Amino acid sequence: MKPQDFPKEIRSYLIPEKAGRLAYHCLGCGTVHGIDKLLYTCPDCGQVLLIQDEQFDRLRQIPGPLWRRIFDYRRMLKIPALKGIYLYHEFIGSVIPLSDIVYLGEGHTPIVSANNTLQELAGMAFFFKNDGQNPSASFKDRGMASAFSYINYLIKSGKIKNVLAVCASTGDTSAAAALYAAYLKPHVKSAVLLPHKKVTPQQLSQPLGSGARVFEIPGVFDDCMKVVEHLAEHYPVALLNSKNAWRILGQESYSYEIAQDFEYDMAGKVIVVPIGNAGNITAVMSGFLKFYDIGIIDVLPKIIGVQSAHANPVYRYYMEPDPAKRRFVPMAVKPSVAQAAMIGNPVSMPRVIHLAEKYNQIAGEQRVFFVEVTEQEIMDWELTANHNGHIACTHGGESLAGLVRARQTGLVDTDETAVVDSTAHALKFAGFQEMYFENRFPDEFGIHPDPRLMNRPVYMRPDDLEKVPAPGNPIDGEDFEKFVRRVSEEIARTLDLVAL
Ligand SMILES: N[C@@H](CCOP(=O)(O)O)C(=O)O
Repeated sequence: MKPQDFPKEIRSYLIPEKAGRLAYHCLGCGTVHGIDKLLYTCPDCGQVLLIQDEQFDRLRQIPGPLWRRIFDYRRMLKIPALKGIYLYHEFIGSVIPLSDIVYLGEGHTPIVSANNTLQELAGMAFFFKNDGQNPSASFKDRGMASAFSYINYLIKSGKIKNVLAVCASTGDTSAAAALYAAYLKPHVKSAVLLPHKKVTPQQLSQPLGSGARVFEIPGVFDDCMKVVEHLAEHYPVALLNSKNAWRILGQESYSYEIAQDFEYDMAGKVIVVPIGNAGNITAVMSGFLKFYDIGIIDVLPKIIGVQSAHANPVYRYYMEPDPAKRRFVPMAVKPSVAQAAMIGNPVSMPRVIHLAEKYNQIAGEQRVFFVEVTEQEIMDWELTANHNGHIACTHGGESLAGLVRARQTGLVDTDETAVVDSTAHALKFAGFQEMYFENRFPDEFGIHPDPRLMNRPVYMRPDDLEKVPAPGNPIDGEDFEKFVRRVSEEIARTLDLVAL
C-alpha cells in the first residue's frame, strides 16, 4: 500500500521524520551527556548509561489508541527502513533519518503458539517468540541494527570515520556485530573476542564468514569483556556489546512487537527471558515501560528473568528479599548448555536494578521476578519443545524451564499466557543436543539424558547387498532395484509397517 491509500488521519504519521533529542543518562551520578560521541560509560563516574529522549513528552500528543493504529498501518508499508525494528522509530532512534537506517531483515520474529501437548506439559498456555529467526540467528540483531544505524548516521554526517567495531561474545553478539559491520564496509570493520573453546562451531563460523578479525582469549566471557572495555577506553574503537546503550534501544523492539502482536492487550501476559549479560531483560523492561508511559499498553506484563544455577549472579542478588540488604557479587561461572548466558558479571546489572525497581513501582506490585533452573531442566525442556515442533535453542529451553519453575512456585498462574524467548536458533547449539543424544556430557553439567528424548540416526545398509551406491559411483539396473527394495524392507521392518 502507498501512503496515499491509508486513512487520512494516519497519513501524516506514517513516515516518521528525524525528531526528538536523545541523550545519554548516567545511572550512577545522573549526569546527562550528548550523543555526538560514542559513550559506553559515564566520563564522570564510570557507571553505565541509558539513552533517553529529552523530548519524550512530545509523544503524548498522540493518544495511545492512535499510536496503535499508526504502528498497525505502518506495518503495511514497503519502505525497507521501516520494515524492521524502526517500525517503532519514535521509540527507538528518533534522531536517525530513515536514509541512514541499516535494515538486514531483523525483527518481527514469529510468535508461535505451543501445541496442546506442550502446553499441557508446561501446565499453561504459552508461545515461543523465535528470535533465532533474525538474520544472524539471534536477538542480538535487534540491538546491532540500532547501534550500527547510529554509527552509519555518524559516519554519514561526517562525525566519525573508519570505525573499528569490537565486542566480546559468547557467540551471538559476535555473529551479529560482524554481520552488520560487513554491511557497512568499507567504512566499518570489526574485531571480535571470544572465550577460547566456549563458543559453538556454528557461532565461530559466523564472524569468520563475515570477514571479521576473530580473537580467541583464554578464560570466560567476563574476561573477554574486560579486554574489550580496556580497548574501548584506550584505543579508538567502537564497543558493540550491550554496554553500548544504543544496543538496548534496538532490543526494546522485542517488547513493542509482543505488544503489537497481542493487539496491545498485555493483561494476563508473562514475558520470560533468559539472562546473560542482562542487556535483554533491561531492554524488555524499558520497552514495556515506554509503551505504558505513552498509553499504548494499559497494563505492564509480568516479566520472569531466568538463569541457570551455573551462572546465576542476578538470581542470587534477588534471593535477598530486603532490597536494602542486597549486594551484587560477581561469580565464577560453571559450564552451562545455556552457553551464551555463561556470564558471572553482567554489565547491565545496574540497569536491571534500576529498571526492575521502577517497573514494580509503576505497576504498583511486584511484576519482575527471577528464577533459577538446572542444566538438566534446560536440556530436557529444549528437546521437549523441539519434539513438539519448535526450533528452541538451549536458551529457549532455559526460558521454558523457567516458566515451568515460575508456575510451580506460584509466580505465575495457570490462567496467564506466557511468551517465552528462544533467543537464538536451535542449530547454533546442535552440539549440546548431540552430547545429550550420545550421553557424553562431562559430569560437571550434571545432565543425564532422558531416553525418551534421545535420538540417533540409523545407518541402513542391509548385509545381503553386494552393491550399494556411493557418491560418484551410482549403481543401476537390477542392482539398483534390489538396493531400493531391500533398504525399503528394512526400514519398513524397523518402523513396524505392514505391506499394502
Ligand atoms: N550472550 C552474549 C554475551 C554478550 O552480550 P551483549 O548483549 O552484552 O553483547 C553474546 O552472545 O555474546
